[in-house]
Amino acid sequence: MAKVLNPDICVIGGGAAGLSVAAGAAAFGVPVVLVERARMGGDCLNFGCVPSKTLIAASKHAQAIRAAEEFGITAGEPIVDYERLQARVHAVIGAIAPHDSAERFESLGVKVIADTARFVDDRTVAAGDHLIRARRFVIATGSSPAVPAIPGLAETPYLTNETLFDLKRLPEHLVIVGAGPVGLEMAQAHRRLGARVTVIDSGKALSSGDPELVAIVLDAIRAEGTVLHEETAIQSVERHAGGVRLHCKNTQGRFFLDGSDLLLAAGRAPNHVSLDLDAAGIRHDVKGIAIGTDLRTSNRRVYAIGDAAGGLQFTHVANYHARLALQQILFRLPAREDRDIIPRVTFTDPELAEVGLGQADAREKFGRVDVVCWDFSANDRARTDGLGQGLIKITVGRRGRILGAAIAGAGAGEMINGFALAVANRLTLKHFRGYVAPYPTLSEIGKQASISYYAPVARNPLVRSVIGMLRYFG
Ligand SMILES: Cc1cc2nc3c(=O)[nH]c(=O)nc-3n(C[C@H](O)[C@H](O)[C@H](O)COP(=O)(O)OP(=O)(O)OC[C@H]3O[C@@H](n4cnc5c(N)ncnc54)[C@H](O)[C@@H]3O)c2cc1C
Ligand SMILES: NC(=O)c1ccc[n+]([C@@H]2O[C@H](COP(=O)([O-])OP(=O)(O)OC[C@H]3O[C@@H](n4cnc5c(N)ncnc54)[C@H](O)[C@@H]3O)[C@@H](O)[C@H]2O)c1
Repeated sequence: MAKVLNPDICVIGGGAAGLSVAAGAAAFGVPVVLVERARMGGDCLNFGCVPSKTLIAASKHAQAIRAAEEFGITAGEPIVDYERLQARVHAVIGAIAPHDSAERFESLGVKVIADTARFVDDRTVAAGDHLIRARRFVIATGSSPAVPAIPGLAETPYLTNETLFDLKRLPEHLVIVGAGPVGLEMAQAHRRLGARVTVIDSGKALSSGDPELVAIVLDAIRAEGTVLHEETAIQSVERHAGGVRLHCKNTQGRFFLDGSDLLLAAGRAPNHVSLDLDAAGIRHDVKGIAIGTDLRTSNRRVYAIGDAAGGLQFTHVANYHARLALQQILFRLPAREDRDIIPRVTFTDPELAEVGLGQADAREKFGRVDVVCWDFSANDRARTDGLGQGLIKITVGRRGRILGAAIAGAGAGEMINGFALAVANRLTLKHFRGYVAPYPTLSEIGKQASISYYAPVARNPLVRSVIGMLRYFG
């Protein structure tokens, strides 16, 4: 006989999105049930942000040893112990895991069920031997690595982000399908750790980014030895000599590529097949669940958030969605997703960070806009630290309003915070010009760009004559 539970909220999925909803609801003393079929913490903790950023951190150490020569320090080629490095990746995951664990959530007052959830009708979910009849449901089931329809792939061994961090040896030649954030972050990290790396993309690398800034990132990645084939179709894949062979085609003709290991980084597919959405009257198709800007599905009791919502796929988006859902569920206040305020960062070196509107989108929406640029080479901290190439571009609307910013360069992911705050709060370049930035920091780049926007004022004859007149007063 099934156990029937009647919480206010049933959350499906214990990743960043689901955990944020459950913790938020529990903090207000609202009864909440969380169903998670695999590992608490979801992708970000177990197979995404945390392991990838830990691996990137290790690869930066290796690169710093090589780059030490420039600073007058001779160190030689680093020796990488890949097994120890992966052990550290898992130790970092292990150190964060208690924060996301079932035990911690139970202690917060959340009922956690370790099973697969599926809808049985428009207001009931079944999970193991439980039936959950909640007033509201939140689908936070995340996404999985997309597997492209490449002939031969099903018979060829491949890695995804779910298996990459279990490798015990550094790939000799890692071939990566997809030059998005996952593909390029992992390409650069493995190259720096000593692997040969080739990346193939059917389109352009980091295609949603500003092309001028993307070029800065790609030049740096290529200069370190990663081979990148853009606009190249993979016609088939096969096992070959203990590794893989890819048959490719681009404008230069056909060629094949041999690698020791193949990594798929070709985008994400939302996880909603196991949910039996039809039973709950929730509209969906292969691309995902249909939702409005309020994150509600066609069944008004049910929200879809995080990667499962099918929009921008970041952990901070999962947390933002959780807040929007809770605002509606707990306080009955309207909430709308605003994608313009969401920062997007790719943690390559140099990093690529963007928020708000680029020039073309801003022109379409607001008519006349200005773009203010500032090069990293004009920043003292970039010079002292030998931080190479970088550029900031700020999209500016009427009266200096900051509509968006894009940065390629060291520390871009940290620097974009100030611009995310500016875009979300409709701040202007005057705010950036007016605050005092500590010297020498990379963040001064944003301030320097803002000052340059107002520089023509100094040449304005009217302003000059006012200054001249004021001289007469002593
Ligand atoms: C390699 C990689 C690196 C990344 N790096 C970053 C980064 O640096 N910064 C960033 O912001 N984002 C990053 N991301 C994206 C980020 O990981 C995701 O956007 C985020 O994890 C989404 O959280 P979520 O809660 O929506 O989904 P998930 O974390 O996928 O959680 C969904 C959970 O639902 C469970 N589930 C699914 N179906 C059911 C069911 N029927 N019943 C019960 N449980 C179910 C799953 O087991 C899973 O645990 C990265 C992604 C990858 C792949
Ligand atoms: N730093 C971060 O915050 C971070 C890091 C990693 C991932 N993520 C998130 O995870 C999501 C997934 O990232 P991703 O890089 O896997 O996906 P993506 O969709 O951004 O990029 C996938 C790339 O694969 C290419 N591709 C698809 N099919 C192909 C094929 N058959 N052959 C060759 N190329 C093919 C596409 O053209 C595209 O360039 C992103 O939306 C991103 O937001 C974020």
